[in-house]
Amino acid sequence: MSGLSVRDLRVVFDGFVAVGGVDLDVPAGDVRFIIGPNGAGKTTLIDAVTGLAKATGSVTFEGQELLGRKVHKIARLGVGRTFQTATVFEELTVLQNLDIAAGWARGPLTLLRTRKGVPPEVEKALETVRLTGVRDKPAGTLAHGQKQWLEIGMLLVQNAQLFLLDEPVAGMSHDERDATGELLGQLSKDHTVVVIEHDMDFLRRFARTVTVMHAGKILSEGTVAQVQADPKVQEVYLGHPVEA
Ligand SMILES: Nc1ncnc2c1ncn2[C@@H]1O[C@H](COP(=O)(O)OP(=O)(O)OP(=O)(O)O)[C@@H](O)[C@H]1O
Repeated sequence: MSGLSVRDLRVVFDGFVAVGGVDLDVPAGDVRFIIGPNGAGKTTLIDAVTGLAKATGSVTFEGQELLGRKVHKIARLGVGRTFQTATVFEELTVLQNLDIAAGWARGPLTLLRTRKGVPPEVEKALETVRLTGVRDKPAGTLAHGQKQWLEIGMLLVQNAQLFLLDEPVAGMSHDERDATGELLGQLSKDHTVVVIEHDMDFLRRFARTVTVMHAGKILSEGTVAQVQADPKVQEVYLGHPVEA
C-alpha cells in the first residue's frame, strides 16, 4: 500500500488561487490531520482529491491517478469522504442506510422485504462504528455523533481505503469526541485516514501527523509537537512566534 500522494495541486476559482501548488504525502495507515485558518484551502484540497473541484497537478492513491476522473470512479478506487453535515437517509434505518451504501438495496421493495440476515461486512461495519444496538432505528433519530459514525460505516461497506473526514467532531459531545478518536485509531489499522479539523484538543490527542495549510499552500508538516513549535505556524495562529 502506498497511500495518498499529491503533486503540484492547483485549484483556481475565477482567477482566485484556492490551492496553489500543494505537495502532500500521506502514507498508508497514517492518521493525518490537516489544519489551517479559515479559507486556507483545506476543504478545496479534499474536493480536488474526490473530483468535486477541477484541479491541475497529480493526485494518486495506491498508485492510481485520480485527477480527471469522475466522482463515482474516484469513490470506486477506494476514496471515501464525509462532509461537515452528515448525509444519511433520515427516514431509513441504520441497516437500510448501510444496505444502500453497500449496493444491496436495489429499490424501495427490497427495503420493505423482511431481511434474511445481515451480510458479514455490514455486521462488521456496524460493530466498528458502534451502531449494532441501534441498527433498526431510523437514522434521523440518532444522536449527532452517531450520524457521523453511520457515514463512516457507509464508507466502510463501500470498501473505502482512504477516509477523508471534514470536521468529523464539530458539534459532538466530549464522549462522542473520545469515541471518534478511538474509531480513527481503529480505522487506521487497515485504512489511511485524513482529517480536516479545527479542534486543537482533539488534534493533540488523536493526530499521528499534522499538515498545516495557509493561503492555499503547505506551511508546515510533522508531529503535533513539531508543528506546534514551528514559528511559522505560531505566526499564522497567534500573529507572532511564541517567546522561548
Ligand atoms: N466554489 C468556490 N468558488 C469560489 N471560491 C471558492 C469556492 N470554494 C472555495 N472558495 C474559496 O477558496 C478559499 C479556500 O476555501 P476552503 O473552503 O477550501 O478553505 P478551508 O481551509 O476549508 O476553510 P474553513 O476552515 O473555513 O472550512 C476560500 O477563500 C473560499 O472562499
